[in-house]
Amino acid sequence: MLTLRCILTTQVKRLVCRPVGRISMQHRMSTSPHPVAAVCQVTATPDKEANFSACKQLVEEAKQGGACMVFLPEGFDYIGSSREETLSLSESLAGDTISRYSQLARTEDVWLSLGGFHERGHDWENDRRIYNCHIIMNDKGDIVSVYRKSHLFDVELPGRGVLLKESAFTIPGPSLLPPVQTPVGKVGLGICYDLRFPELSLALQRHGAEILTYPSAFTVATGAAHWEILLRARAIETQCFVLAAAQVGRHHEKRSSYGHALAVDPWGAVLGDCGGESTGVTLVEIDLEKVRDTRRNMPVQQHRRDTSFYRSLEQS
Ligand SMILES: O=C(O)CNC(=O)[C@H](CS)NC(=O)CCC(=O)C(=O)O
Repeated sequence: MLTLRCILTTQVKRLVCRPVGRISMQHRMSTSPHPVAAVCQVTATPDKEANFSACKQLVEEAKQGGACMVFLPEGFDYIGSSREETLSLSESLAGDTISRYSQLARTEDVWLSLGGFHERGHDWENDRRIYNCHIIMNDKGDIVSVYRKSHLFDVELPGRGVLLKESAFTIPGPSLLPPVQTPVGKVGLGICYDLRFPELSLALQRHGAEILTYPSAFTVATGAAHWEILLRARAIETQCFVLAAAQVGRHHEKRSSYGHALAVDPWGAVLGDCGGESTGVTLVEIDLEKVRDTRRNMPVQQHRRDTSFYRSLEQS
């Protein structure tokens, strides 16, 4: 079931050595080895214990492959089979699930991106609502940032098997968060459906993001049509790396996910893809020189006009 992709150092090096813009071979060869990020793909079910074991195994394998930061997808804790189950399995950040991940981060000495944790909301006792939150944890097991998903997936696509109403159980997050300094670079936080809103990625880029992250559980229909295109577009527009851990396969009788956990470089090239079949992890070197070179060679952020320019149609 479990496959580990791109684990060989030579393979990682080969991926990194794809030509990016005008970076010369000579320049690339003179740089020192770069930190490695692990982008994971899992099939969560309503069984929290089994999900934790599967994720733990991926984190351990990623560490053995040289990763210093591991990215898990939305719903890494569980994917419920009904609204009621999704709500009743939720916990607070002080609960068992996050403590176990904190211990795992410490033991394995890695940073974690824990996307799409089902967190009980501030007024849980009264309203039984949760946040869909993305936690960044350091290698000491401390929580360094908690972003709460701001765009909720309320979508029905007749004939395509998609009917989800996230707002029926989730509170939209109140704000974006400043990108977080991690061992792989400055990480900007999004979650899944947030990927469709370029305003969010541009705001994170303007505030210093070098890497954008979209832990996801994309539906099969929307994934096949949009997933890779959107991720590559966000990478190209912002000239950031984009790391998107993903859910894959059948979670329960009513729900499946598209997979293809992806790592994209600032030129839009796909560095790693976990495929659409099975769980696993893709390891990629993060060479931040690629961010600097891409932005220097094509300074789109400097060419961007001020906000009032893009509003000029509103006044006419
Ligand atoms: O439900 C949970 O437990 C975890 N949350 C999710 O899976 C969320 C909300 S239903 N899924 C998406 O945002 C899919 C987006 C998507 O597929 C698209 O934008 O096309």
